[in-house]
Amino acid sequence: MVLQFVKDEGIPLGGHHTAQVLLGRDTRPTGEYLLDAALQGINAIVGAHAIDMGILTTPQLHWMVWSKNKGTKASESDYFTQLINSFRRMLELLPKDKGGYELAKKLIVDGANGIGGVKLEQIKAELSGLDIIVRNSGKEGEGILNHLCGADFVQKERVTPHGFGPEDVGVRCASLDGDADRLVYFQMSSSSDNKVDLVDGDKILSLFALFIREQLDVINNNGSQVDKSLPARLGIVQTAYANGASTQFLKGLGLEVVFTPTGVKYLHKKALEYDIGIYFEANGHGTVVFSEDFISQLESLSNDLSSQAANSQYHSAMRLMAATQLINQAVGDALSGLLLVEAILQYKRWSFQNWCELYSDLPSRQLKVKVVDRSSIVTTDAETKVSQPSSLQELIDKETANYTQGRCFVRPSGTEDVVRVYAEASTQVEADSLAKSVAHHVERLLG
Ligand SMILES: CC(=O)N[C@H]1[C@@H](OP(=O)(O)O)O[C@H](CO)[C@@H](O)[C@@H]1O
Repeated sequence: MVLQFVKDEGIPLGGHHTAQVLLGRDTRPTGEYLLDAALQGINAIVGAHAIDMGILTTPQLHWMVWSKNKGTKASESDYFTQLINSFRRMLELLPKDKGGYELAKKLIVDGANGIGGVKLEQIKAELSGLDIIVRNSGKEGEGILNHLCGADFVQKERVTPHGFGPEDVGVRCASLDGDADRLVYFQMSSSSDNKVDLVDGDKILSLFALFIREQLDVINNNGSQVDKSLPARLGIVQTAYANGASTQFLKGLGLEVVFTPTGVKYLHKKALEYDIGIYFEANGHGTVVFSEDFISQLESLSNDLSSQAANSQYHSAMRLMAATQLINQAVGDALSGLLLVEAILQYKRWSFQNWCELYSDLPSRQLKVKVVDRSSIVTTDAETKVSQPSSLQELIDKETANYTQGRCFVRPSGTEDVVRVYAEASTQVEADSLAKSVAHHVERLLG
């Protein structure tokens, strides 16, 4: 495994090398002990030097490593400065003449009692144009990490997290997960129950894709005063868990949509193959990556156009530039993702409801099945088909054919000792029934 990693990353072996290893930890008491063990272990390796970067969100640490490797500033205050400044820049670039809906400034954020809420509290006063209230903020005694709160809870249960109630009906809300690498949005539409309208990773991806495509279209099809263009291969990367309605929506826009196996390491790698790669898992983990070549073309285009500041191409180029600064290109980051969402909603003059109604999710159901050996299931085609045991795929196909808009796949989880079953169909009853009958086949064959 180590040798493969060395090969994949092009790390030269032999000779004398030095390496800095950046370490971060979360708020749990075990963090201190684990940090100490890691420091001792790393510093025992000749040439390796461990640096404790403090209590951080996971994406902050990724950003620091990414920045160090690029030779740019990499401290926590540099991270905050970049977020705050690029968000301000996005707002300065809002079209002045659009009229219509004005996005409410109030945004309530569920911090999942983790580190994301703590960090958001630190910078919220500097985020112009937003009035952020953090709940489940991670303060001592407020609650347990991810318990009845957080992005995973809200996405799976589709109900309000702990600490939200009828007084929040109609207010735009966001939910981070404990280490702030996942983001979903939600809104309560009625005070009679705690159900929410959910915007998951697929819809965040769709919003980002629409925004980026719009800027590219302005730059490239301007019919224009200035004959400049920015050729860009834009790729959308999803997994089999992406709701079928989102894929259809994105393909309907003429976008190139590709699939990888579950896990952001696969999505991120695929996205890097494009000039602009946008990837998200439905659970809210994702980001946008831009190739170095694209960024340098964008920079030179912006410079060429800078003498014509009233030009719409110039504004679109500057917006794209600000977005490359705002989004964390190292990894999915709930804080930077949230600020990009907020800037784009303001740009489009969309309410939460407008965004939510972009398309309607197909009803879906996920089930877990305990089997003797989950590795006996082998999948292919980005985990959408079972290759072994082959009889299982035949059974899945047969069941799926009985349902309108039916889609179903099974795969062994990479993080739990279970087989996951996912089913989609035109009604919830049908999705439940498809998932249940396929789960039954899995149990019978492998249980
Ligand atoms: C269906 C689902 O949500 N799967 C999750 C889960 O992976 P599994 O391999 O399905 O256990 O954990 C991964 C790591 O957090 C996350 O990337 C992925 O999306």
